[in-house]
Amino acid sequence: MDENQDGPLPDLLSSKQPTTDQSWGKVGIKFEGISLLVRNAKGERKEILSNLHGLFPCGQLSAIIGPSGSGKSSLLEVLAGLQKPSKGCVLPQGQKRRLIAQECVFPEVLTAYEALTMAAALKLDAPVADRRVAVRRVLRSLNLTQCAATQCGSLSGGQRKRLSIALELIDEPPVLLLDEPTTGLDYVSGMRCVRLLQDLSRTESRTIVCTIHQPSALILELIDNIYLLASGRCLHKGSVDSLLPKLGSFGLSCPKYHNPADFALDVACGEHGSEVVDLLAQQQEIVLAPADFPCELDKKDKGPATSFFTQFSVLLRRSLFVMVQDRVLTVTKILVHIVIAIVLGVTFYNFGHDAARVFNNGALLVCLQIFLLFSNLIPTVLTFPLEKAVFKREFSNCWYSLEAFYLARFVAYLPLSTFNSIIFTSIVYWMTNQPLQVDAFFITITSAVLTGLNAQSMGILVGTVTSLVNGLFLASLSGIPQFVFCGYFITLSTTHNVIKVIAHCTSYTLYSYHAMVATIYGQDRPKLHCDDFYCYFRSPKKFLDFLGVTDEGVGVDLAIIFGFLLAINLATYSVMKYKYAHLQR
Ligand SMILES: Nc1ncnc2c1ncn2[C@@H]1O[C@H](COP(=O)(O)OP(=O)(O)OP(=O)(O)O)[C@@H](O)[C@H]1O
Repeated sequence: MDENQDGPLPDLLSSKQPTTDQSWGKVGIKFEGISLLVRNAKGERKEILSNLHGLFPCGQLSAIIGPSGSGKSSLLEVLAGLQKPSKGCVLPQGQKRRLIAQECVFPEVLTAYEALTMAAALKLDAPVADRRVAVRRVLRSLNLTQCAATQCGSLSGGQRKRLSIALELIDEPPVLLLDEPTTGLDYVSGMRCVRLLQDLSRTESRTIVCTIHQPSALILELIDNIYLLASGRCLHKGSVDSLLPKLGSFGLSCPKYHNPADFALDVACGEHGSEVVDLLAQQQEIVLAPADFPCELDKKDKGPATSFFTQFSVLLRRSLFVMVQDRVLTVTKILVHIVIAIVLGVTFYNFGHDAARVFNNGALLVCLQIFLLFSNLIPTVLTFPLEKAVFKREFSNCWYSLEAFYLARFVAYLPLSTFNSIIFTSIVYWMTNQPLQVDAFFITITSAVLTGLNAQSMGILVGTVTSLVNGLFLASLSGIPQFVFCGYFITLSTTHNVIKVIAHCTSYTLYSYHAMVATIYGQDRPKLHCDDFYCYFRSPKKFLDFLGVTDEGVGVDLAIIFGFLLAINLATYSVMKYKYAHLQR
């Protein structure tokens, strides 16, 4: 496409290095007539970007500047394809554009080298040797070689910024969009970061666009083009050198020794009058006739570069690796299961075969359910927000599909949860002297494992729909029906039908508890040992009758708990699919 022949945009950014047809074809980003409408909390429509046009040439560093709330991040998100503009389009379509958000989130226990190696495996459909070369190249070009062996959680602010750029550079996207790359950095680190961006744009003819809140005079010298925004309208676009002459032509002269960027921001804030802001904005607005406006909304880029299987296996390896590296959390989880099992074992020692302790033994099985519920639910609610933040960054930049992430996450956490449930239940089972029959033991363990997996899945659902604080509250609430309706406190056969329906539809512990009680006290178990003069529940069948449980439907109970597991995971996957649809490209 020849930009010079493109009539509707006479005021394209002038460039220090002229943009050739060839380079525009390769990279460069152009947008026409971009408007963005949002609805506020009251449902009122508000235009936050208004009829914006521009072009950021390749091989140059461009900055979007403007006062807080002027629409810089929103424009960047539109350019990245994460927000669909209400009007207008971004060209060329289907182009790989990567957005680096302000916040740098990584799996904290991975080293910079490991994070890059995993990124390379996910993003490059290439042999291992080539991927290693790519990793070394970005480590060198972003000056990260010294800290390659440092865990992400221990990197400095500047190193984290550079790592987040390196992670996106590994598959060499032609356009890199950065939201406030200097925020949180000291003056020198901020300068280094912008100089690095300038180098990257120069050496590999890449289009680099960043938002910068308040560039210092020295940072401004490193920038080629400025796009000045005020309340969603463009006041100036062009080379940095053209900024002051442009403002001067409107009678606005920058005081001597004043940073031009600060002066431009003063103007954009309306410090020199709102009329001049309107005049500047009107001059930038180009009214396009429909015939001049043939482009469709930006098409999605091609999606992840690697196959589903590669994405799944790399993500699985990464999750398992993170789990192994995060020894404190993993070992603590295992130890907590063992310690609590021993405490329960000591407290309910030998109750399993004692006819006088049948009620207490029933309560033990409730404790078992509730412990497995919360030991799986709460850690997931606490740890999932970081996983979610990493997922959002990587998913929005087309590293992998939601399906690959979801499946890998589920499979990765399966062994630890299963192991913990088995070890916990086995200790309790043995110490409390439950029947030594293979099928009773096997069914109790299976129910326990399924309860744990259901709780963990519920934790992801809660973590997906809400924040950490609300999630903890919601997770505790979600535990209430599991506790109340587990079948020990209320005999459901004698309750109102509505309660019955609610209990059966919400409580997987009801089925898990049923399966455990039925297998422990059913199957024609002989009379229990009784030390007292009289034990009402000497015959185990009596206890089952009392609870309204039969020992015939154990298989159905297990199948229903499994059904719950599928349903919760399907619901979580659907919520994620809907919630993150706008991030998918
Ligand atoms: N979903 C939304 N609903 C309502 N208003 C919104 C929504 N998203 C953004 N806005 C508003 O749009 C304006 C532009 O927001 P944006 O985050 O793009 O500004 P910004 O220039 O990046 O600000 P800052 O420099 O402070 O980060 C702000 O006034 C913001 O409140």
